[in-house]
Amino acid sequence: MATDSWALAVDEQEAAVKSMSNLQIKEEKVKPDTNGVIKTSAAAEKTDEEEKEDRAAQSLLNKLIRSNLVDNTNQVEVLQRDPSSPLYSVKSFEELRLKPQLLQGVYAMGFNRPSKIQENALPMMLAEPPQNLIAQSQSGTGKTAAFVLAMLSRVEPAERYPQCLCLSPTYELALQTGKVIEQMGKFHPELKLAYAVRGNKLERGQKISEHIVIGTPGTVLDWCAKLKFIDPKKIKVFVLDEADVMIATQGHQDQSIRIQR
Ligand SMILES: Nc1ncnc2c1ncn2[C@@H]1O[C@H](COP(=O)(O)OP(=O)(O)OP(=O)(O)O)[C@@H](O)[C@H]1O
Repeated sequence: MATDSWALAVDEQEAAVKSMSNLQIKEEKVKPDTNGVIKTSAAAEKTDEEEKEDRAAQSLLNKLIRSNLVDNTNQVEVLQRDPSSPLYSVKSFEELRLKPQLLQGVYAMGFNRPSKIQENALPMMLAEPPQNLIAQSQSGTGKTAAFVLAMLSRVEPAERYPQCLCLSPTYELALQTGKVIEQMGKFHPELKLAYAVRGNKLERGQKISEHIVIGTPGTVLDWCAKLKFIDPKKIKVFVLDEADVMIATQGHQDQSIRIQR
């Protein structure tokens, strides 16, 4: 089944990541630092964790730079016409048969055509019956926009419960992705978004009527398992953003897999 193969793929990736991180720790153990002190394995693990935090922070920084400092659609248009650019595209958004409100949202964001990853991934993400997909491409090539579009396309507005769930490695990245959902869905005002992040405290027993939930693994797990705000069986689209960072971060890895299952 599709779900089983996704879980199997995650298990295989985990095994690969585990063996890689073991190798790194061993290497760190015998390396003295500048003061001649040999690091213990605990100290080496901490460095490893810090590295992962750095990658999440780097991703956030890239997004902030792109959204706040770079605002030039002409540049993107030129890149999309350059066959060597990762944003190069020959297809149009019309060919993807998006809902008119979403097409309007996409154009309002200044997107004229899908990027390469969007051109390849969106038909799979929008396919019937739904398929599982693991996508990897360099930073800034339009992955976030692609999965946001897929979530917005799958939502049934009349059904007032969470239908799409997106896990982000950090609070800040969850808010950034939420901003993209809000922008792209702005012509679909009946679509609602909830943030499952620290500080967003809801009453026990309360039901969530928002269609899309975006959050960090710990809070999402609480909302699903402990507080039962979300019924995971009703989730149509599950997104694991920055999956490499998530799988490499021990706590997030366990929580993400528990949520997915
Ligand atoms: N089809 C498109 N046309 C024009 N601009 C686009 C398109 N898709 C995405 N963008 C813009 O390109 C930038 C990068 O997109 P996005 O954040 O989706 O990339 P990403 O691959 O998720 O990046 P990261 O790996 O850092 O998370 C954003 O500013 C986004 O608005």
